[in-house]
Amino acid sequence: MNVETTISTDIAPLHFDQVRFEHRGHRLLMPTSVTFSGCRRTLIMGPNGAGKSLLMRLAHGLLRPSGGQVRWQGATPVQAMVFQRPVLLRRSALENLTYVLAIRRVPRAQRKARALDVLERFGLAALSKRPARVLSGGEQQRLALARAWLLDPSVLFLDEPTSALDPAAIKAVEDAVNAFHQQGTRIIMATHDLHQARRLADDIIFMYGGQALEHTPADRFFDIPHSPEAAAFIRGELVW
Ligand SMILES: Nc1ncnc2c1ncn2[C@@H]1O[C@H](COP(=O)(O)OP(=O)(O)OP(=O)(O)O)[C@@H](O)[C@H]1O
Repeated sequence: MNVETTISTDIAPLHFDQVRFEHRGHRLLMPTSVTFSGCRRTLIMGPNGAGKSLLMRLAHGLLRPSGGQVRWQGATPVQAMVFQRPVLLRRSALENLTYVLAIRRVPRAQRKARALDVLERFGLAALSKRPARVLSGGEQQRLALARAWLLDPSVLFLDEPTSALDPAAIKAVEDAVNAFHQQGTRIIMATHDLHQARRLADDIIFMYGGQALEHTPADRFFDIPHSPEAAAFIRGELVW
């Protein structure tokens, strides 16, 4: 991470102004207005099918809204996204990283050392020569995070990155998320894991039925949720 990112507190706010998303006549995201600002860890929660991924993909620019506006207030910052199932190149773990450095025009002579450095940071040094696609789920997710690290993002989106992982691998991903955050990266992460949200979140957006029902600081969300749906979700009674 460069120094600017390390001390940055001025990441452009991201505004959703009455953003909606429709597909074949079905309204999948109701008109939604939220703002992501500062260097916070915002966790998007809600049951299956609530619209968490849709919100993330609209925010990252992977989907175009059917109406309303997704708008960065200021220069669009460097962003990275980590998915539930990592999308990795059919190359070694090391080459997945040197490829990113080549795209970023890092001089060839520096690429291998930088990539190895980051593999080491993410506990993957011993696996550097292994084909990325034969790595375990947890290792692949750490490689995806290592690749994101090389992009030096101001904003990191993570879409249920731990849903298929065991507790040790979940902890490794959460440690990495906190490392990004400590370096000054805004975190926007979807999860339906309440325990994970309690561990990580500064604030929570609660989605249900394509609606963002709440956007509140995490402690308030868990103590006094506004909506009956969120209250039921916290009690473990709302499965979908
Ligand atoms: N690109 C798309 N085109 C059409 N429909 C979509 C698209 N993306 C999602 N959907 C639909 O929108 C609804 C919400 O999906 P979304 O993936 O956002 O839910 P989610 O809250 O992330 O759920 P899960 O926890 O199961 O991942 C679902 O009914 C899904 O089938």
